[in-house]
Amino acid sequence: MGDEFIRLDEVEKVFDVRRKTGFMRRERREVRAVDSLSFSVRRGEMVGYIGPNGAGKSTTIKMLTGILTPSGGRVRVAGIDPSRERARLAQRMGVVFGQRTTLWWDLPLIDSYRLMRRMYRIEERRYEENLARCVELLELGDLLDAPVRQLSLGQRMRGDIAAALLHDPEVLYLDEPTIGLDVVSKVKVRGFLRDLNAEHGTTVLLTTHDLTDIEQLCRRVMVIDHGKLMYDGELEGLHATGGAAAERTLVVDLERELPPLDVEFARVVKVEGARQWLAFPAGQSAAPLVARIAERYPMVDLSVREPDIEAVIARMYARDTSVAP
Ligand SMILES: Nc1ncnc2c1ncn2[C@@H]1O[C@H](COP(=O)(O)OP(=O)(O)OP(=O)(O)O)[C@@H](O)[C@H]1O
Repeated sequence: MGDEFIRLDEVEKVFDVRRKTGFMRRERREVRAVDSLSFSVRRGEMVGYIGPNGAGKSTTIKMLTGILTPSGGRVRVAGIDPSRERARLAQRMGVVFGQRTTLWWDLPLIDSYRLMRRMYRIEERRYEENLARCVELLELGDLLDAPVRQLSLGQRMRGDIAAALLHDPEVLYLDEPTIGLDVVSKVKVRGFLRDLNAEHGTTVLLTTHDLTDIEQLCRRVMVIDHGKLMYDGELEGLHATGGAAAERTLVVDLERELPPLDVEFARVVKVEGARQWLAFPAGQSAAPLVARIAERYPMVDLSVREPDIEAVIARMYARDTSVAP
């Protein structure tokens, strides 16, 4: 399935952190954000890169883009050392940080794109073609003349993704591209990324806290925790490794406050007024459970919550290192 495009060998990143601990006193501490990290990604792959907060995901992406220099080990993207040849690599990669925008806040969206065209020296025809494709598929037509600060989060995110793609990058790094988006925007963004990968063979590394992003986009997932690679394989395998014990949650709204519900194969984990949260095994269908509750209790509404990545990983990690009961 194509050749190796990204390669990390025994990569480390250590931050020196100084903290004020009192008057004239400072403590010096090392934070090992990335620790002996090795993996490779083939051209055209779409890989999920997940892990709990502070696991080292953003640090990895910053090393891949050349923003940060590794403290040890070797990083190569398209055979290039990112921290040494950042400008050369910039032509071949696109980056989207969900929590930050690369667009000019006060300018109309289209002006940001024109500026990018000059920055990346994109040839006119290619720029026009790429812009037209992004405008159509990301539905940006009505937004081009609006200043970025007036856009909703979902609109801005679509604008940011387009900005990252105007120069036809071979690799796209996405750091939380669906964070804070409503369901409709998430669906649009995911659909666009899926097509981009399928039609253009763009290599994608996707960091997210939303397991659905991974489920719908990536066959392969890598899990990082405490800077180390904990898992590299198919998503199903991740569920089997850490998620077998994972639970889904049924959130039930009752007509009135009641004592914790007594239902087979589920246990109440939280009660708040007339709302109760019931945990049940992730591998089990929610339908019989819902039927049983509806039969016996005055239920007015319900929703099912998937185990989030944090929970799946926490369980996996607990299993690997578990000495607890
Ligand atoms: N510039 C920095 N200086 C000092 N410590 C840092 C710096 N950047 C990151 N860290 C630390 O390195 C560790 C990894 O951080 P990183 O941002 O890579 O995690 P993450 O997996 O992206 O987390 P999140 O999901 O919260 O974004 C954390 O302990 C963080 O506090």
